[in-house]
Amino acid sequence: MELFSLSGFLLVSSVCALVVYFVKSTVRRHQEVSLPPGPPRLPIIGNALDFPSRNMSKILKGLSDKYGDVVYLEVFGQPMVLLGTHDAAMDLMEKRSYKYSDRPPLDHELPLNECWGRAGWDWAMPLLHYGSWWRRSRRVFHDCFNAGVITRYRPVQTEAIHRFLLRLSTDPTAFPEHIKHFIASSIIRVAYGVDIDKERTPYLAIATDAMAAFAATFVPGKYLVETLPILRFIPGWFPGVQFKKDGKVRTPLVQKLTDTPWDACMAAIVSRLVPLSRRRSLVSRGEGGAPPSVVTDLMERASQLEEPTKTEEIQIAKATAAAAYAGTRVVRVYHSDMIADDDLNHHKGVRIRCEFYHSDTSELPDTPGTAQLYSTLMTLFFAMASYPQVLERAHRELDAVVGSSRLPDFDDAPALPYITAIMKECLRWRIVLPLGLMRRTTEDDEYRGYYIPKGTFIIPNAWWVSLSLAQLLACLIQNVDRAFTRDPRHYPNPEEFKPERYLKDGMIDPDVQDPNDIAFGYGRRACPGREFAEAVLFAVMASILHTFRISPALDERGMPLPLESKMSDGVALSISEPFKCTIAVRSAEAEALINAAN
Ligand code: HEM
Repeated sequence: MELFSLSGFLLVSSVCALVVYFVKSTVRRHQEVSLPPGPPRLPIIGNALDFPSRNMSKILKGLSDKYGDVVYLEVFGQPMVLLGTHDAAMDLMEKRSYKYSDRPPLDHELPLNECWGRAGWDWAMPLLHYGSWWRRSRRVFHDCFNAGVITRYRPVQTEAIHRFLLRLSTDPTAFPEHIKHFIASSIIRVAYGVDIDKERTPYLAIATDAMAAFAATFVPGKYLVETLPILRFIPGWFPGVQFKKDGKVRTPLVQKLTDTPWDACMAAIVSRLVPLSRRRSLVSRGEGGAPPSVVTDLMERASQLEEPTKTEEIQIAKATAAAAYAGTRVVRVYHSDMIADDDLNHHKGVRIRCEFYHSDTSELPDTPGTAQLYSTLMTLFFAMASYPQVLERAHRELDAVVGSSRLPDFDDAPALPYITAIMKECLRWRIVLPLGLMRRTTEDDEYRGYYIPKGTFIIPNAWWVSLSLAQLLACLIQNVDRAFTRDPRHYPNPEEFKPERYLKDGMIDPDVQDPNDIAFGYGRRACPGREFAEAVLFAVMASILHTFRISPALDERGMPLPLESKMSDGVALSISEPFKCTIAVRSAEAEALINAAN
């Protein structure tokens, strides 16, 4: 009996131990793989109601404040993770870039996509999947826009800067249009070798149409088919199948964007009947021919390849030039909702919503490839009018280094750290893409004990709202970066425009976190146009500051008007509303320099 009760006791205790072990390990496993915290989800639609279609980065910032720097959301079954700090973005998008570098899928990968509106954009690098085609495209883009190569574009960019200064001195009130024209003309010249100031081309209008089509298509949740893919099977003639009708009209607009300047460039190459290599040497000797452009360089390279690589490389070349021409704009509207309802346009019978940076009466078409550069330059004008002491210090540095006998140049960068600091501060103070560009994970992952499933969309939110005292204390206690560009430990008084924060002993201080590392994105998908953008921003900013005074506009009694910059409320942030400021050439010498350069 005793033997029985002992063995029974042992048996029961072993079973109990096993049960406890099983329960404990299940709970631990559950804890280990639990999803990050986030707002409660409703059946089927999940967090669709928490996911804003306007003021996106501001509202998502509210979620990060409430749930922490890794927030889980699910919209119609699609997992999404919102990253609220630079630390988290670095940990995942930079250090684990190999699994965080995909982009959300395009519709054309799904069945029956004959005429769905997103078709036509499959060439655009910002939208490509993380795979071999993207890798090849990225390599080609890098070959055309890396720090070593971009110096070749400097002569045409310098010319564009000088023309911009002349326009600004002649008609300073139209400064937003001059900025747009400057950026578009220099990028089109770099990409295709076409001078839009001298040749009449439809390129700007084509890009405007294509971008309007893009903006109208890539609005999250606009078409029910996105959430109910089964609708793809409904024939186009069926009432209410708007996405197919829209797609039929928009796809040719997008094709024009890639084909028209490319075809013209090809025709020019053929008509000149001069081998590309010969033409380049003629140009370098100043004996005529087209200036070097991305297209001529890539065609020359492709001409030395064998099929089928040759055809593929030409395809990539075409996409690369178009990405420079329109890519930055694509980046901007990809998950943008900044299309105001009153900006409605009718295009070829289809109602499409156009995106404009400001609601002025400009006759200039909205230009391609300009979004981030445009916004950053608008920030410069706003900051200079608001912070006269910064402008004065910039003038002092430029007078000491460049002097009154010449205009600044790209090569002056190392000797002008304060101007470089102004550029960094513009990129930080009004970050242009606060939500970066959405990524998608390619593998299951675990981060800080949370499970992040494969296929999750990753959204970094570098929104620039300042921290409350309580939030700041929480950051200090947890030792995490908060709000990326607004972290007071890296950027004391973050709301202040203070370029000197980047300087130490008259040089750029390497110990201050570089805001450009945030503004241009993370890891393998970080902006490949960064060096190009930084160089051109420096050169144009130095030239503006060297030759102009910028101050608040005056009222009729000659009193300074309060400066107000209305920010667009979408994903991509810019000082989109026009603001008034007084822009005047600094001196007779500056005027003479501008005139002499043109
Ligand atoms: C102030 C200027 C600019 C800023 C702040 C900026 C910022 C960005 C950001 C945040 C991304 C997304 C990176 C990510 O996924 O983490 C991006 C991607 C990209 N940018 Fe820029 N950009 C600028 C100018 C340019 C210019 C001038 C070009 C072209 C010459 C360019 C071409 C691209 C391309 C092609 C991508 C997609 C890269 C990929 O998906 O692999 N950007 N940019």
